[in-house]
Amino acid sequence: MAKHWADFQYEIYLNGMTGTVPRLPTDLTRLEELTEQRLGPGPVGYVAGSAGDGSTARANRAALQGRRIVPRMLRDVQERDLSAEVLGRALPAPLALAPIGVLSIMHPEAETAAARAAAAQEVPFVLSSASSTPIERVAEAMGDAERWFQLYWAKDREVTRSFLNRAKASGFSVLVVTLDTPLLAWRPRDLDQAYLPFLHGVGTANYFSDPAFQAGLTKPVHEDPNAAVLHFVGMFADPGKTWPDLAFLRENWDGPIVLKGIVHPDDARLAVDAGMDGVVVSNHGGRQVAGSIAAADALPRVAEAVGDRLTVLFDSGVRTGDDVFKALALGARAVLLGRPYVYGLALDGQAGVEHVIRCLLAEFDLTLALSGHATPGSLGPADLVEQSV
Ligand SMILES: Cc1cc2nc3c(=O)[nH]c(=O)nc-3n(C[C@H](O)[C@H](O)[C@H](O)COP(=O)(O)O)c2cc1C
Ligand SMILES: CCCCCCC(=O)C(=O)O
Repeated sequence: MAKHWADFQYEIYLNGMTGTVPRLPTDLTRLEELTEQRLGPGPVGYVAGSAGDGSTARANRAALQGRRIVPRMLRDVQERDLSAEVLGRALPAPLALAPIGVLSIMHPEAETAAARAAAAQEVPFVLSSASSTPIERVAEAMGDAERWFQLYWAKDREVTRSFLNRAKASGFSVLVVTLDTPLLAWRPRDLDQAYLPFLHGVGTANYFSDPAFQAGLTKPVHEDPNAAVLHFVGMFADPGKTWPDLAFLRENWDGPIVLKGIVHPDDARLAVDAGMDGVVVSNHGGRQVAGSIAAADALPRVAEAVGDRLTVLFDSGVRTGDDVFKALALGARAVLLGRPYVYGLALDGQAGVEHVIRCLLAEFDLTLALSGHATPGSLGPADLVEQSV
């Protein structure tokens, strides 16, 4: 299975014989700066920005960088296999693309391009409720490739039920329920520019195309778009929800359900009690709680609390192959990649997203091999030490 990524390593090195350089950098941490130069301040601020003074996003990176790999030698890493079983699915690598809303502000082909890239690289695509492309069109673009649906759990039950039915009918197999965004956080880069695409009906495609949503409007969306936007704002999320409400989702979704935004071990235990299948240890890339615990610091505590009872996924701060290695060693089964793929999309559409996935996994494969591992399954806490950066 690792052959795919090893082929890419050869290809990219052998390009040196003809002096062909890649269209985008292979150090994915450089993509944010390039995107800043390419796109307007509104969209870039929205994607790169975080809550408060940005300290949570910085802490996410510091927590990963502060853990250092301790490589082992002479362990036969000639044949490697990156595949992982995640939530009953056999994945070629322990990676999925995180749900990211409103991708049309980054590229005109938006979610369709990102979803095609994920399908081409055999990585699950997690479609956001707040996408700029409706569920059905994204599904059409993906053939029978693995796709998961991220739910923003609306106040209106019928809208939620309708989203779940549409996602099921369109072949989305895993439900990712984001719990850390019952309200939008204090995000100074957006506030200072008065930039929020949803207020202009961008990123609302699933809502505006939904029969249950439309039933709550007095006029069709095209006749009174501002009323539709205000209806969306009023029902997008529900800060009044509590743990017993999860029963409604369990009743209305047959496949695995994963709770995204879990950083406390007790919340992970509550997820077990509620009959959930997994959690994503995530602080939303530092976009919600300013001053929050770094996601990588939360990960080992959550993993230890749930053991084998839940599948633990991870996001927030993953930028490099060694970050993937570290997240798995800290207890994650797989990672979700966020901002880097969005920058790839902004810079080169579908090809840019594919470049990002290939670089990340090629680098992960090399990190694994050079550290003495042939499979992700053999990683554990003993492969890391903590060291301040
Ligand atoms: C521009 C942007 C939009 C996002 N939209 C969503 C969303 O619609 N649903 C969701 O669950 N998470 C959303 N997230 C959070 C990501 O799923 C993920 O948790 C985060 O990007 C991880 O942090 P990182 O990108 O710094 O690695 C968004 C993140 C960004 C940067
Ligand atoms: C009012 C709609 C907010 C959508 C939030 C999308 C997201 O998760 C993020 O920006 O982060």
